[in-house]
Amino acid sequence: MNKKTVKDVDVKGKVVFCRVDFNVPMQDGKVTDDTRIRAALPTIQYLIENGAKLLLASHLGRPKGQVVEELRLTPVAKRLEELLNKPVKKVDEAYGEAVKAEIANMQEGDVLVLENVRFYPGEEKNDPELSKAFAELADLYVNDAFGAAHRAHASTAGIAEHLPAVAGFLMEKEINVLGKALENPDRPFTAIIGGAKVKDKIGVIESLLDRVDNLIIGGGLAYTFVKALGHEVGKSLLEEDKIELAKSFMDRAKEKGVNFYMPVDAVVADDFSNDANTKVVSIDSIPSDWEALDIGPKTIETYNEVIQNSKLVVWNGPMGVFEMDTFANGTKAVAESLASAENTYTVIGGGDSAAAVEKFGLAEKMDHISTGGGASLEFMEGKVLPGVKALENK
Ligand SMILES: Nc1ncnc2c1ncn2[C@@H]1O[C@H](COP(=O)(O)OP(=O)(O)OP(=O)(O)O)[C@@H](O)[C@H]1O
Ligand SMILES: O=C(O)[C@H](O)COP(=O)(O)O
Repeated sequence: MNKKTVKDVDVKGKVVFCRVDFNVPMQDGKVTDDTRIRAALPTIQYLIENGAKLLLASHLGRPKGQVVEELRLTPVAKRLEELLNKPVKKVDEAYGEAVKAEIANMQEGDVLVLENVRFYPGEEKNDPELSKAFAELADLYVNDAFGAAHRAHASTAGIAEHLPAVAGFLMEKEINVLGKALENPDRPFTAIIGGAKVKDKIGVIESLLDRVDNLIIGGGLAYTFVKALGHEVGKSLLEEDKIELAKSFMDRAKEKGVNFYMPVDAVVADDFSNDANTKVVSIDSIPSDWEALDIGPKTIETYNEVIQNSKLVVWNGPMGVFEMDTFANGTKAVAESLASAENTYTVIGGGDSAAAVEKFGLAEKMDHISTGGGASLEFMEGKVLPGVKALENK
């Protein structure tokens, strides 16, 4: 990564405005998955140990510029306090006099969690006034919020215009791992793309076609490709307006010598329900009033072989409706295959695939699970992320 990090600057005695992505799932006022908080700990601990006065800023949910009581960062600060095993203060504002008064009382190594930055309308508009108000609090800006780096907001981009701006360790690691996959991958390099819609994955498929040796397609989006091959897909997910595009992707794969894998069989159901009647059918025999909700056993076998023979695999999007146990087999099999592949570096591209890997208890076995859903997807599309662009070059 060609960006400066916290190691390139002196942080001792400095007030540091550190943007993190603490957008974590919560239920009844408690954090239910602290992965993103734990992922930011190396940067937080480094700043504490090196004598910074640390302000932590994050968004939580999508409050749309208003105060939403359930989206305060108070429970997150509490969880952080437990993880750090040291007192963490929380203020109910993200800038202004009340925050400045708290900062005036801070000692080196103290941590202050600011309020949800999306309570202010200026955040998502990247309002220069709000950026300045954030910057006024601090001497240095650190961005460790890879998960929000695809957003050009006041606390992820604008603020960097007013302060020295460097990356945290999580940001550095994400960019290094995903960047290596794009620029200098170990081969054979395989990408597995699943999820619901072709529409959401056009950019990433286009970018990957130039880079991978094997492209594996699964999930709901696969059935638009199945249709493009001339097969009927029954009630499966289908984007009529993307059939031609799917065809062109398959043609381009052939031209570029990319091995293109799609399901050869599927688990079909007579209802979108865990209790539906199901059967396994060959991909050219999906009954007209059934829908394909998972990949079938022959497909799993092939995908497993490709994974085992790869040096690098990047995975984004589930193979089926994994939230329902009846249709979780394909996604679970891919996760297990990745977990057991010994000479394969495995990268999970955030979002639902990361949730699936967690659900199956296989997270520890993966080499890198990105903390960014949308961010990792945009990064793999080859886009420059505004939150990264805003940081100082080395
Ligand atoms: N065959 C299928 N039919 C219908 N829905 C499917 C099928 N396969 C997967 N899905 C659904 O796709 C959804 C995930 O796709 P989506 O594109 O939203 O997420 P993703 O690719 O993991 O990206 P992110 O979570 O980062 O936005 C899951 O909810 C899953 O149930
Ligand atoms: O959960 C995420 O992907 C990030 O925190 C970004 O959230 P957003 O999609 O609401 O900007």
